[in-house]
Amino acid sequence: MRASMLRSIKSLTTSPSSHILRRGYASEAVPERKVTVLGAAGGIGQPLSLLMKLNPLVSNLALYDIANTPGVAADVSHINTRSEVVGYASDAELGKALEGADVVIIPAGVPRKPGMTRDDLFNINAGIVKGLCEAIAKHCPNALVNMISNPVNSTVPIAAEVFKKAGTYDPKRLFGVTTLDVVRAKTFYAGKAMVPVAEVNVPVVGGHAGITILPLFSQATPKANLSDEVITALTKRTQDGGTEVVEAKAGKGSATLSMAYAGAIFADACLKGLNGVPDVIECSFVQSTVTELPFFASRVRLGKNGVEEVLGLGPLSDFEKEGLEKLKPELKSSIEKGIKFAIQ
Ligand SMILES: NC(=O)c1ccc[n+]([C@@H]2O[C@H](COP(=O)([O-])OP(=O)(O)OC[C@H]3O[C@@H](n4cnc5c(N)ncnc54)[C@H](O)[C@@H]3O)[C@@H](O)[C@H]2O)c1
Ligand SMILES: O=C(O)C[C@H](O)C(=O)O
Repeated sequence: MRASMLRSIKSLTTSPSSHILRRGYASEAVPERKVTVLGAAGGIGQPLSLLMKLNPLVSNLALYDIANTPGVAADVSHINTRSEVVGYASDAELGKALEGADVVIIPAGVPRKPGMTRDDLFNINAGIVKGLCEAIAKHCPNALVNMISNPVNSTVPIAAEVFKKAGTYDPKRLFGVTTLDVVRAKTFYAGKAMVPVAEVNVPVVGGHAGITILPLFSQATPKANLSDEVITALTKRTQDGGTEVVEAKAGKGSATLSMAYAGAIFADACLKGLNGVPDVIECSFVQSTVTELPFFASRVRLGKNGVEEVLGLGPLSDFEKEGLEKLKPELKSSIEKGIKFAIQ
């Protein structure tokens, strides 16, 4: 979580007059915002719900899952921060969970086990995401949708097709969450460049699977003089970051805690954009004309309507240019697979 967010949370929760601050904060400075988490009782959903409960920009937190929601909602609801928490536990309650949502975060679906690719999750997760997006189109068509469920390279195109079919599609409001790739790239780069990790910025573009994840270390700041070998190794580690966690968890799932952190960063950026904070920029997998592919992750400026501007790639090294051309066939085929599934 960023320092400013932590500072706000600290002042809301530890000051002796925190109730006064909280009331003033809610009514004077910050608009009401409802955030809904779909899959809230899962490995990502639980810590993500915790982090959203700690976010002072949230006034209403709706936690939906098909299993174990009441316990998670009761637990999170006892935390003395601004938002009201309500749990929704069954299909029949999904509409209520979504009604009035400004931001919907979707970590619902199965995670990988060792030996699997993200695409191996398609058969189960495509159907889950389709159903949830149909409900979003019906109950909160104007919400910003943060898609975490894998394979993101396909689930985002699925969501777009569902929204098109319902007549609610607005490309400015649909985001594939690729923030974890950026979080990893920053951490790994700081370790090699010997710079303070909090100061590091690295754009990560393309998609969210294997070689489609393309970190642009040539644009990393603070600048460092890293050899080609180190850049190649850093790129590979970022691309394989998810697999590194899947293997370490040895059958017990994939990244949950670092993903919850990344999801909270991205949702916070969406809320700031909605609230009119200027110059909010994050990488995300969105509808794009940056390349010939219809969806592509790059830096995006967030605003009151979601995507305000999809930023270009900037100057690439020869190594990155090569990586960009290599990723296109795989990314194209994952996008097409999602579209085909949704329109059948
Ligand atoms: N975008 C990323 O960077 C990223 C990072 C990590 C994981 N993921 C993906 O996130 C997804 C979730 O991972 P996890 O570790 O939290 O899995 P998990 O199995 O721990 O949790 C998934 C939750 O989704 C719920 N669920 C299933 N179907 C549902 C439905 N129809 N409606 C509501 N909830 C439903 C389950 O009950 C469960 O609680 C996986 O697809 C994983 O691959 C993405
Ligand atoms: O690797 C996975 O399957 C989960 C996620 O996409 C990740 O990058 O950690």
